[in-house]
Amino acid sequence: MELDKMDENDWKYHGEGNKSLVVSNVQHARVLRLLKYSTEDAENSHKTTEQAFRHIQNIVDYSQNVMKPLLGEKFVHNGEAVKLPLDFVRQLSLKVQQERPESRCDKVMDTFSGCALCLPNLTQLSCCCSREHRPPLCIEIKPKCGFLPSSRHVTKEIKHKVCRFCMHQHFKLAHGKWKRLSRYCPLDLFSGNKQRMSLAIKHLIEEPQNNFKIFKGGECIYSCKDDADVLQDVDELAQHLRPYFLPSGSLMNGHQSSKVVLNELIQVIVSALLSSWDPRKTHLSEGRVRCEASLLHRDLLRNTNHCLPKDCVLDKILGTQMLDSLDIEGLNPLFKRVEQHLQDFPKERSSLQIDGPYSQSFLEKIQNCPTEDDGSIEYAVGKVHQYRVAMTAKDCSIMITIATCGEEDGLDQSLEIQPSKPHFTYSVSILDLDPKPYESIPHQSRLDSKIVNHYLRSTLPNNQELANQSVFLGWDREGEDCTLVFHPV
Ligand SMILES: O=P(O)(O)O[C@@H]1[C@@H](OP(=O)(O)O)[C@H](OP(=O)(O)O)[C@H](O)[C@H](OP(=O)(O)O)[C@H]1OP(=O)(O)O
Ligand SMILES: Nc1ncnc2c1ncn2[C@@H]1O[C@H](COP(=O)(O)OP(=O)(O)OP(=O)(O)O)[C@@H](O)[C@H]1O
Repeated sequence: MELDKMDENDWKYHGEGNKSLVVSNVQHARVLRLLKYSTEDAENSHKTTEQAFRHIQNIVDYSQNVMKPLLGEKFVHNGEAVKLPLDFVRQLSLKVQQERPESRCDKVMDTFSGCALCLPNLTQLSCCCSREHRPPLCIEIKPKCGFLPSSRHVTKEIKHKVCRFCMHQHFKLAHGKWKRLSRYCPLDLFSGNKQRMSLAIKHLIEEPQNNFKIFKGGECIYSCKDDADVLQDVDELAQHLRPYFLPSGSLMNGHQSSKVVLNELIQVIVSALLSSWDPRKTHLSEGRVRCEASLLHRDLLRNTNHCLPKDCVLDKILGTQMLDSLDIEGLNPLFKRVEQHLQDFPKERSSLQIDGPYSQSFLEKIQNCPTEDDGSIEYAVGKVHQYRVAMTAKDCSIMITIATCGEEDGLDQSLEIQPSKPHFTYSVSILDLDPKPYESIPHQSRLDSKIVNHYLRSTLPNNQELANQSVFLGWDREGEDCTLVFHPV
């Protein structure tokens, strides 16, 4: 990328989240991730170029020195901080504005600093071997927190029974963030049990919210529409997927073929999520695997093994999420201990690495934190750092990029779904690995109480609410059968 020859016409809108807006290059498999500011305080939150560059370099360091060792070299692409010509950034901002979903327009792209993060475009495969020239497919999943806290500091029993995602759904619905409850439960996805995982993915397809997207040839073809009233068109999705999963001469009718194609997609996703070179397994302890809000048939929960192949992407993410061993309720007093210490010894903020730098010694503070509270500031800081790293892992996304390839291509990572079906080569990556601010911990504590209290108030007197929710896409009832059933609408 020649920074002095940047032309906005070589870039197009790709997507955005709460904190950044991403544009992709039309020719090369590269993206630029630009920071966003809230429109309310855009005036005040301008950073100088040097501050913004430092901020982005911090993200790179955190990905490289902290998240990569924890999540695995092969899954993490830390990217590079770049300084772009301001004129290019301003033109780009004007160009992408009309593509942006309204729901994200409460923030504006940073057009002042000229700084961005340059990353590989993970929706495309770097080694594209497809002889049939089918564009790669990419599935993005934001899995969220995959375990129930077992910390003795938890004061509300419900937190040991219902997972944060499922409780949060009710809060989001009540506050108008989404119009329908998602039936996705992260504990099903992280269970390691193929049936439960398939159901979790079906639920993501059914109601993707901000947890599921599909790209074809780098273009987003399936995601939550901005108009939350609109149901996702799974038949249209199946049309896109048909050439990948059904032989070209297949005589199956539309309805049947949609069902087959989506089931094949789900199997590919499950295989990619569980793929590992390590034959050992990580057994999940009983307490962590069942969420009472998940509608899975009890037999399915009872009669299954709960283990993830060691070092598969889900195992790495779950292990990192579980660095939050005390829960926000147990962490809060330690956060206060750190706050008090910083008031008494403000100069120690830097040696305790409260705001970074995210170096090897930051990772060591996480890895060498004492297991028992010895009353020290080191313990408190170690736990706060661990909690922040766990938060990153609870908010990251997985990208699975797959392309078809002939058997003769002999790739080392090829997924065999069924011998008669084409082989897929795939890559799995983890993205959105930004450090979560130290200052956000009190907010986390308040949000946790609000979510739990709302859940208790709104659902417990009438637990039928979830069970009676309309099954608008007509998936089969869980537990009885894992195949998709489409009812005509
Ligand atoms: O707190 P949560 O669990 O709602 O997560 C936030 C996400 O909401 P979600 O529930 O996934 O829809 C939220 O996602 P959306 O903006 O809702 O798409 C962000 O990812 C936010 O992270 P950050 O503050 O931008 O770094 C996330 O905040 P953090 O808690 O990770 O800081
Ligand atoms: N390296 C990449 N390659 C391809 N697409 C990417 C890449 N990085 C981000 N994206 C796309 O851009 C979207 C927004 O990026 P990202 O999740 O990093 O934003 P964010 O603002 O940090 O999100 P959040 O709301 O979780 O804070 C992603 O959901 C993904 O679709």
